[in-house]
Amino acid sequence: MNALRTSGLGKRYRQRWALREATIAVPAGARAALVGPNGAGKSTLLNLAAGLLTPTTGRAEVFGRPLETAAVAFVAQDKPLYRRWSVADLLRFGSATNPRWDRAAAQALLSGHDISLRERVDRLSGGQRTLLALALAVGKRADLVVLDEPLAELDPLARLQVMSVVRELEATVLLSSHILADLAEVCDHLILLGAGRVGLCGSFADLLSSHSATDLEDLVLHYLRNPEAVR
Ligand SMILES: Nc1ncnc2c1ncn2[C@@H]1O[C@H](COP(=O)(O)OP(=O)(O)OP(=O)(O)O)[C@@H](O)[C@H]1O
Repeated sequence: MNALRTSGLGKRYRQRWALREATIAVPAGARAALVGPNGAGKSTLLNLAAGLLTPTTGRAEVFGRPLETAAVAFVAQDKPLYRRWSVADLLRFGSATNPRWDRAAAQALLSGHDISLRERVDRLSGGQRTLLALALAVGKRADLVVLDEPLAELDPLARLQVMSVVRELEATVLLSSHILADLAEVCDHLILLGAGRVGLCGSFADLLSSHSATDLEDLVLHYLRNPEAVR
């Protein structure tokens, strides 16, 4: 079963395509790393997968269902949570708006990282805000968690904490980052974008063996240096 399946997915802004003909499949339970140079279309793909952008072409399905009916959580690059609210306000909002809300699971993640329910969101550190966004995804019982560069700008300890939570999530994960070493630790699948097109898509194991690459960095750098040679 595929958690995320897109076919011919594309997004155009005026005359310019940010993403073209993206056909990908992410199996249920996978942790997929989304990689590519600046401007390759990663955020566009993540926003489309989370249902936050309307595609110009094609479509995306989560567990065979249209995005509108799927349980997808999005952890945005700038984590624009309601900054003036307290953590407890956000949990209450979740339970008021979602009948499937799992308050205990969300609260367990927060208390495991010493995040007080009384704290205001704008007083949390970047790492704590990312953990809060992940707690909300857990509370939502999301089937697919989409994270746009969640590790950027985090100090080493916060990065380790976020990576360990992402590794333990029960949902399927789609995560973008430029830090290949982190992705190699957390993920088992790769989607590589170049100039708005999907260059590679598959499990690390299959891609490494079919391209005779030693590790993720070797594979990705080889592609980025010579995109035409790698398919
Ligand atoms: N709202 C928008 N209006 C116009 N062009 C846009 C818009 N959003 C993205 N683009 C363009 O689409 C292309 C892909 O952008 P996107 O943000 O998806 O890339 P990215 O791979 O996430 O980049 P980065 O690694 O720098 O975050 C870029 O050329 C960008 O300028």
